[in-house]
Amino acid sequence: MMPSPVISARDVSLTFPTADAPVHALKDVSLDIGPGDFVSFIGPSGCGKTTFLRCIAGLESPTGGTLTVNGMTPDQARRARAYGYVFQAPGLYPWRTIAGNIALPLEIMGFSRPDRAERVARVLDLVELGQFGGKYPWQLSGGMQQRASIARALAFDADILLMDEPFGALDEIVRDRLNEALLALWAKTGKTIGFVTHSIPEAVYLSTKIVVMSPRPGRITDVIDSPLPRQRPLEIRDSAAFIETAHRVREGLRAGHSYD
Ligand SMILES: Nc1ncnc2c1ncn2[C@@H]1O[C@H](COP(=O)(O)OP(=O)(O)OP(=O)(O)O)[C@@H](O)[C@H]1O
Repeated sequence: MMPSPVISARDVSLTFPTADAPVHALKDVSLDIGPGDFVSFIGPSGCGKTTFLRCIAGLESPTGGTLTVNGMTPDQARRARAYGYVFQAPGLYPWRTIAGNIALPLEIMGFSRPDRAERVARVLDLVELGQFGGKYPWQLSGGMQQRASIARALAFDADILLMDEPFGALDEIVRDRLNEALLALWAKTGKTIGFVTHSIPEAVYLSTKIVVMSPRPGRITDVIDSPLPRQRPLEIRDSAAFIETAHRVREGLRAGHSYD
């Protein structure tokens, strides 16, 4: 029997009312995400990737269809702290150390001081920043800052990690390293990950499932279950299975007339 999905969307639609014409950001999006899946959402700007992630997070409300997260409404799941959220920009406070930034949500949630210290140390180790807790954000490279923001999202042990183009602003070499590190972290923690990206190689390298979307209105044009094993050295990108999967993603994007 298939395990019950962690995230389940049925015919989810979202129309934003605007001053001129309504914007149909999502239309009839149906998708199941299982425990431990790594799901990437790929598509051109404006196809509703961020909107869908925000719906899962309970930060945006669908205008049609149903969406459950851990069997709850997204709003209930948000209040139960079902997920950590990583934004495109690290968003670290410059006047707080890295450890202080990671501890901030824990302080707000009322974790005790010793519990906070233990959690901060553990997640700093997970993202290999163990030596940098006492530094300030501006003393770290962009890639390190983004790792710190991932640590912050992991600190309260949610089973779901939602990531909105977390590596989009980084150069390719740093991005490669962070992709490898993210896969290692995913293997170690078994989290369910929803990941927005514009990059075909990134989506194929990271995901167990790739969701290809098209714009106006945002729809799913293809869902690809990755043929790649879970263990993925960077060299896997030269394999036939990788290249074939990347080709299928590209075809899916074309079918949505995304880049034509
Ligand atoms: N609050 C809002 N009010 C009106 N329109 C919105 C709102 N938020 C998003 N949109 C529109 O909904 C559509 C989907 O936006 P969304 O940000 O989800 O796309 P995206 O695929 O994540 O794009 P990008 O890759 O550029 O981040 C876009 O046309 C956007 O302009």
